[in-house]
Amino acid sequence: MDNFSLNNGGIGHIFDQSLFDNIVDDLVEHGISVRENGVPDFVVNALCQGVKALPARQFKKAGIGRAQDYQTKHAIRGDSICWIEGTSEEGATWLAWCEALRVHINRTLFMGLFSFESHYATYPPGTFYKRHLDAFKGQSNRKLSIIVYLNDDWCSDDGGELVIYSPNQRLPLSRVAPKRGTIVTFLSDVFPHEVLTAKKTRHSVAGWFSVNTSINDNIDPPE
Ligand SMILES: O=C(O)CCC(=O)C(=O)O
Ligand SMILES: [Fe+2]
Repeated sequence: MDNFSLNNGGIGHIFDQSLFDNIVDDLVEHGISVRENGVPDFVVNALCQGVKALPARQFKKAGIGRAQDYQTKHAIRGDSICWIEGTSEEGATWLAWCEALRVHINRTLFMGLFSFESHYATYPPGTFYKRHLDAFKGQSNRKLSIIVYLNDDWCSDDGGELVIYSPNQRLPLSRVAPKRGTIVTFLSDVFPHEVLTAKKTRHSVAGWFSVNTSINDNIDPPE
């Protein structure tokens, strides 16, 4: 198959298909993909510039559902987030790359991914995100989670690793340092995961591909 060429928002980059193939192969084999330098430089650079360009007031304390009060939220996750709408050139570059990945995954894995949402996340020193699932079967349309890290010179003393657990929650399957250019992709409703306490400011982008509700209803008959 040819490499993708998207002219989305005037970007006109050719996307290297081998990076997408690596992710798809990992997902088929493990349901999880962890790839260092798995994102092209022009995409990571755009995201890093995008974070720098955003005024701090655009970042809001992340919530975890409607019912919890601030204290409960803070005990679960301490990051601040800013949704990426694609209005900046940097955001548009990122969304175009994710769109090409979405199309590729649908062509190869027939996942029926329909939409994508993503945000920048900043974890100040001392913050974490306790173990959670990104989606619960039958309750959410999120199917595939994707995280890209934006941190130069991250070393083992800096903490902040992502730990992904086996579906029965007992076994840590993967421990990922949030180093610039590393991309993690996994099935949203299968793998519990957590962010360990970061010792210094940790920047990332988290995103989710979702299926369309009506398609989902048709494909998944009620149990
Ligand atoms: O930043 C990470 O490593 C994971 C973030 C996460 O799990 C989430 O935002 O749902
Ligand atoms: Fe998560």
